[in-house]
Amino acid sequence: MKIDQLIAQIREKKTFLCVGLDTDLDKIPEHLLKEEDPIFAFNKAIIDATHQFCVAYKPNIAFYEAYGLKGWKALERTMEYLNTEYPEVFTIADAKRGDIGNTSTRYAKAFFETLNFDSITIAPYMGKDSVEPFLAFKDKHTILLALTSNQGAFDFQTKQVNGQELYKEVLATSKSYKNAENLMYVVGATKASYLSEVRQIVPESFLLVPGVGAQGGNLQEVCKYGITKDIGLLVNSSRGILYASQGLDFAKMAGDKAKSIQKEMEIELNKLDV
Ligand SMILES: O=C(O)c1cc(=O)[nH]c(=O)n1[C@@H]1O[C@H](COP(=O)(O)O)[C@@H](O)[C@H]1O
Repeated sequence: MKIDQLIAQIREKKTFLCVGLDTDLDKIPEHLLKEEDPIFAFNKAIIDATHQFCVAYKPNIAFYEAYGLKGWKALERTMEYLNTEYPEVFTIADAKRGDIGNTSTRYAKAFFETLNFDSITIAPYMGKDSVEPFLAFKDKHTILLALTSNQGAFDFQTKQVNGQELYKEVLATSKSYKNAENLMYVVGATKASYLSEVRQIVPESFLLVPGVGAQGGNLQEVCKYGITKDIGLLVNSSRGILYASQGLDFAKMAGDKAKSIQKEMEIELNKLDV
């Protein structure tokens, strides 16, 4: 998907919500467990109930790999369903990959071609030749971890390197990579106050911002420091939406939760005069 299509969708639906499909068999409603493919049954119901309030879905691959072949099949079915029923939505493989070039190319094929995701999350630690194989795919997007939402982000990401914090070095250096226009970055919602400094280095790039909801990040703070004239934000919530109810009404409750976030986002978008 081209960035312009993502921006148009945000303006039309008045939302920049990404629903994280972190589907956990220990947390989904019990009645779904008798389905032949409970993970897909849950995802399908969640997607049908939330699609009008969001512009992106982000299956976290760990939740599928954890169940082996069964989990991978459910991921494939989820992607087929999204690409067939809701082709306008942006899809993110939250896989946090990155390896020597030869291997990165295989990861890129797996997620961009075989599963047909629009984007993938990548760890920048192995540097340029581990990231560029992902950037080579046209109209596909590589979302580099910059400043993550967890406490461990302070172990390395904020340490000084070349006179600036490592996450800033990641942002600045990656701009010189081949096909850098296909880059986006992860900045955690729990680190919202850092976003103004992030914007000094990458003023226009799209940022994937996880950590609202269960991790306590604040949407208004994220917008205050991170929003651009073309929005430039995809704000993710996973557990806060998926597990709003564990009863028969789980999909409706997830839809209501997504709708209430969409309403808050609409207020922020109106401030932009889009
Ligand atoms: O890359 C990510 O999406 C990610 C980066 C980060 O810094 N923090 C973070 O929580 N995530 C992911 O975002 C999702 C957050 O889930 P909830 O806390 O349940 O909303 C999980 O899939 C995490 O793996």
